Amino acid sequence: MQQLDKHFESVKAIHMKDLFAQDPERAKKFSLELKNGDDLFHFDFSKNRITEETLTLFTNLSKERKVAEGIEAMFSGEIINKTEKRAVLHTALRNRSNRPIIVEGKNVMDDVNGVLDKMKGFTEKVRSGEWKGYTGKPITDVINIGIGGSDLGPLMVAHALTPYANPEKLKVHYISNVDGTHAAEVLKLLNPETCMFIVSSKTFTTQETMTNAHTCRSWWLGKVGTDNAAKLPLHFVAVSTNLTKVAEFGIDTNNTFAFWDWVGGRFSLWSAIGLSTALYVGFDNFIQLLEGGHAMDEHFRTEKDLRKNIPAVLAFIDMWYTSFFKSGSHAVLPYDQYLDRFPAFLQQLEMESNGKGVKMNGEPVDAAHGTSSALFGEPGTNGQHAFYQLIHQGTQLIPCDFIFPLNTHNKLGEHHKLLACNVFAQAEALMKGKTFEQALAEAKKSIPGDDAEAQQKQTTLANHRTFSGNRPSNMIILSQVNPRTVGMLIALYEHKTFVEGLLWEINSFDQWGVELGKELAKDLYPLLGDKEGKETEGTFKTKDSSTQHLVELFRQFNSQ
Ligand SMILES: O=P(O)(O)OC[C@H]1O[C@H](O)[C@H](O)[C@@H](O)[C@@H]1O
Repeated sequence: MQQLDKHFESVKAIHMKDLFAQDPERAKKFSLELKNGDDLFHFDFSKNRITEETLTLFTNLSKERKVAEGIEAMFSGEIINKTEKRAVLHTALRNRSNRPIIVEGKNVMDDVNGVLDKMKGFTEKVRSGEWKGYTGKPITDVINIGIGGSDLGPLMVAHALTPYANPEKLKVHYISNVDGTHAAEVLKLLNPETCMFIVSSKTFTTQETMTNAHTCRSWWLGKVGTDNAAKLPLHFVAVSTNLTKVAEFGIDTNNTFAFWDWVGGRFSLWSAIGLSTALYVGFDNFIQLLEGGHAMDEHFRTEKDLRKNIPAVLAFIDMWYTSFFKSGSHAVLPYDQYLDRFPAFLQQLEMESNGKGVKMNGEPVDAAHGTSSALFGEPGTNGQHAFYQLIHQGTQLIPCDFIFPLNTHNKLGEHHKLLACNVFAQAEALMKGKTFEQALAEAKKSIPGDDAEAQQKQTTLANHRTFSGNRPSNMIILSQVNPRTVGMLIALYEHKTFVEGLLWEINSFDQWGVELGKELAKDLYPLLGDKEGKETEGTFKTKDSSTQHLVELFRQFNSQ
């Protein structure tokens, strides 16, 4: 870290414009490419405030932090999630080579392949119409009930792969929020004869998911009447690691799809948690998604020169800004409407994984360098007309990842060309900026005159219209948004997150930070009162005055 600190002092003032001027080969030197069949995955990281030395120092740090050993430990099923005593094996879910992976003496590939076969049979039955609802009609609407990793991943992939679906035949919906509005609005769209609910929860105890699952079950039972109650298994299936709880809920174990504790929630879209996606886009496309993830895994695991390892380089660059430039946030900006939920998915992946203040060994993290920054993003070009002002001229440094597919699924007039020129121009503008002199020349055109007053006005306007530039960005180019490239893209960010975790010496696979809020919500529930506005247990008087007041306000509006 000390060497990187020193290096930071020597490069922090260098302008990227000068780096490009000094080296005409810069783009070539700072680009990596991966080919997977016909698919191209191109990563241009030349518009970053880095030199060759930056990468060398990060590879040195990686040696010190045993990144190569960490990668091997993950792939081979070692218990690397030490606080939860679990292996981390989402890569086994997409291990298309079928190389044996032994955990506690057992090859997990047998279980993985067993569940994939079950998913295949099920998706084919539902999609072909062979699976019938309680009145004999085929399923037209699939509803995934889940939250966090049991929602964001499948939802994001379903959006991304819309061109591979046939929503006229089969639609997919997602209910996650405990806000009753979410369930109510989806239920309005459904016909009880033709809908299929998938209750997706690793633990099968998550408050939001269980509340939504019970609400949907009551809705369905209410619609079909008691005579048809026994037909519930035709309309409710489950995905979980907790098969006992699934059975308690009343879902047929034949219609339950298992996964395992070595799959972290935010890494679970590759497991049966992806069932809604597989139903929507078809099982073959789901397999292609796994193939894409596997291609990135192979690259990540086998490219031992970390300067050529795409997830490692992406991690180095992100850490460079977070830990050295102290940027508090970074943006992921997909220039493809189908990837509209990718930033939301990444928020959980990165912020839940690396938003930690304690190292693996229980000691506080190195305060001078910190850990994960906040992530946000919207699809381009919409973000340009909303928050890019701050990225271009704000006082904070916000590194950006642009994602752009060379081919579009929708060849409408000039749209794709316009999209391309916008994304390339944004990266160029952030890098180059506009000097005060350029801005002044423009200001002189719009404010004519050379007297003192005009000059003053010209200078003021020029100050407003100057762009410092030197604002970094990565450009991730895909040949097209398809199941394989989407698989590669997701796996890239998963591994980038893991490498950063290793460099920060934290456990990227637990999430204790979400627990306190859950505990306090449980405490507060009885204090919110019954119909008469009385506590059912305990007293809210022990709470701080703000919480007491909020409880009182709630009661005023919610008791009779
Ligand atoms: O799949 P579930 O057990 O229902 O968990 C759903 C989500 O809730 C938890 O609170 C975690 O923060 C997430 O990592 C998880 O994905």
